[in-house]
Amino acid sequence: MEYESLRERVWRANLLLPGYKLVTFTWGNVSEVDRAAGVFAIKPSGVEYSDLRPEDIVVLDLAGHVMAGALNPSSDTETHLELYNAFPSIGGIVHTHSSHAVAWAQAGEDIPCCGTTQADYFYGPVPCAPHLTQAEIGEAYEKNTGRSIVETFLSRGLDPTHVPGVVCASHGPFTWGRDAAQAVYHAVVLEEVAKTALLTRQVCGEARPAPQRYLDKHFLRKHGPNAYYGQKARKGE
Ligand SMILES: O=C(CO)[C@@H](O)[C@@H](O)COP(=O)(O)O
Repeated sequence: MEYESLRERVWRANLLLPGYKLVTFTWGNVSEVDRAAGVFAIKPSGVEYSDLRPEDIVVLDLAGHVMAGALNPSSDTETHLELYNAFPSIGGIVHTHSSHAVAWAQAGEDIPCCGTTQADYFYGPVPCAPHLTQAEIGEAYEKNTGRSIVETFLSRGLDPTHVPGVVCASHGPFTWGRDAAQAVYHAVVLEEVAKTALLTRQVCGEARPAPQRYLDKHFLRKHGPNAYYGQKARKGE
């Protein structure tokens, strides 16, 4: 099978979504890019996860032409493509309809960084990418979803390696990472922090952001120049 190892990795990553209860029925999709080969692989549209096989995974080039796979690629393919072409640091992308993240997307609101759980992975709020103007909607909706995400990050000066996800207004979350597996990990984190931010708002009437020093301590201990989080404990400590 052409692009076998890439399609296998993407197939395995897609199967994690129902396992983590991030998707219902056929909702959602995972992709991963092989920049050296100039292609990315993505879940086919509308296929039940229980029926999905590695050979069903569709491979496209970075201009969006199908290179391998007999089925139609995900209806979100244009969004994945926009992100791969705009942000070279992105290696894998996940889209889900996980309930709490969708609630913030449908509200059209950023998910504020209320505590250390989110600060460990997101250096601030999870931004909400707004609807695009009617003039922009003229093109394919999926292309505009990707463009709205890119323009949100560029206009707000956000680094996709520091903020590995977004909620798209009236739609749902997209997350990313160095590969498909890390993008799935971030999708789990995003759904969890979406839930706890919502609960925080229910407890005290607002989902107030944590102080900046919490973000600096928690995010930079994992991602900063002197990152130390997750190191094996030194002998004798
Ligand atoms: O958001 C939607 C539909 O509202 C899609 O992302 C979701 O159904 C997944 O579609 P695909 O099966 O990947 O084409």
